[in-house]
Amino acid sequence: MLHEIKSLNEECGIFGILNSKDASENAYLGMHSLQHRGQEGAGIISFDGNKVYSYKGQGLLSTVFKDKNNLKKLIGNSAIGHIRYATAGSRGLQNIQPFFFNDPRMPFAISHNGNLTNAETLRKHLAECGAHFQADSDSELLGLLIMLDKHDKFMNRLKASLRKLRGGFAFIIMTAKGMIGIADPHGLRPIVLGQNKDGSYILCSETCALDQIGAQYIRDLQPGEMITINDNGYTINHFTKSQGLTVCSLEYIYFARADSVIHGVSVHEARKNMGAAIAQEHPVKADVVLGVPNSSLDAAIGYAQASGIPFDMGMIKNQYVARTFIEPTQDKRERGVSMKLAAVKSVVQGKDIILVDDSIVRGTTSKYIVKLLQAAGAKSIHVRIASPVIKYPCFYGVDIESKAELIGANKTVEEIRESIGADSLAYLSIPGMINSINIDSNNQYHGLCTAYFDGKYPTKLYDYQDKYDAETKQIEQSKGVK
Ligand SMILES: O=P(O)(O)OC[C@H]1O[C@H](OP(=O)(O)OP(=O)(O)O)[C@H](O)[C@@H]1O
Ligand SMILES: NC(=O)CC[C@H](N)C(=O)O
Ligand SMILES: [Mg+2]
Repeated sequence: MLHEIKSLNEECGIFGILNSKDASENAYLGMHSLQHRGQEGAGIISFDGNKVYSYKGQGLLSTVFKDKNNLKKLIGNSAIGHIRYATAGSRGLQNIQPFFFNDPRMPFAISHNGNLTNAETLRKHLAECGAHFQADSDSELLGLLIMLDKHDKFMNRLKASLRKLRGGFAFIIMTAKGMIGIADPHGLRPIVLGQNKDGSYILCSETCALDQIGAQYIRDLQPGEMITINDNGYTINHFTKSQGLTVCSLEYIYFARADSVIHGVSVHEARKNMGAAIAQEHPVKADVVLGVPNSSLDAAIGYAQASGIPFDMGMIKNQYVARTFIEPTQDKRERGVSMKLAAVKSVVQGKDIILVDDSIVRGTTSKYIVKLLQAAGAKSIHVRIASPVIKYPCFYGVDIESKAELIGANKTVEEIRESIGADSLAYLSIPGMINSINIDSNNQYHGLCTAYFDGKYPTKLYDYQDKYDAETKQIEQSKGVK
């Protein structure tokens, strides 16, 4: 199987717009600014009050809609869209969203960001009930549950079905009556509501998509919420009780676009704060602070400002590297990174360097960059990671589902330092990260899912539990053997 060289994989962008005369055009623009959340496929479904129009394909949004006529054909005042990075099921066309369900009682379309932890169990149950699957991902399961539900009203069918789901999810659902935005009981995946000057309402993954089309932010969806929008405006309901906000911390660290604001916190400021916090926790004397373009530049600026050591552009990223799918050998991964990043010799030569990155997953990037900077004449390289050690997999929509691939789950910090060849290595502490993001929440999790770092999953793992336990046991045994 071919794998893509990125180490941290994004996790889908969703967008919906109601009562706009340029619905599909706005969906395209909004989705374009969510492209960083997934590059495997894209699709838009529109509705003109009478008929539904759909266009989907594999690859980037601009590739899928290369022929603009395909966008023009998506007529109507409402549209929903999806940008995919697979976490469940194959990458094939059948899994590209939105999904349409031709329920004679009320047809509807669905866009989903996240990952269901009980998908296998639900799929078995649905198969026994004779459901007709159109895909093999988890996202269609909600639609199939709604189709099988016997309640009279669509909203009751939806609520009853949502209560059967476990894991991380943000959904946008379009019906003939309007649009519905949904956040799981923990608010693991972000979703916001906004409004445009023409009165149209928008639901989307990140505020950068609202800014893109000139819409005003209204609110973030809170855990367990269901926002229903129709011609009379919007109403807020709950399909279940909130279990307390635990939005994904990696959204702030890496996934979201730096100009987005999630639950009142600017992603750029959070990243800068994390950089400043690690400068305080792990200071080191050096000549210059470098970031790894692009996602760690904010944190590197924060480090530089807090330490008083100047920031410089010691590396550049090739903007034209197409997403390369390569054989999953370490050697080829490293070559993949080498196509993306290059050193600026005049900044690096003869210098003691602080290299800030946002995260280490497998260690491929750090290892390559240390070599790159050494070859460019760096005197010493002190790696500072602006997040804690990633030791645990994610089951809520980020594509790291196994401890085996996480260097932090298998090695100590000193062993990682040795393997990447740095002069020193330090990570941000968990309290340092929580304080830097500083969500306004007083629950025990401080509003954040920090499971990657501390293994404190805010939900049961359901279908993933046995595999997780077996893997944990195996790693403990192999550490004991060492
Ligand atoms: O330890 P690793 O397995 O190499 O993974 C960690 C790297 O992956 C991410 O960057 P990525 O290359 O995915 O993309 P970016 O250009 O968006 O930072 C992240 O920002 C780290 O740099
Ligand atoms: N990254 C995501 O949110 C993916 C959504 C869904 N689980 C899929 O694989 O299509
Ligand atoms: Mg990176």
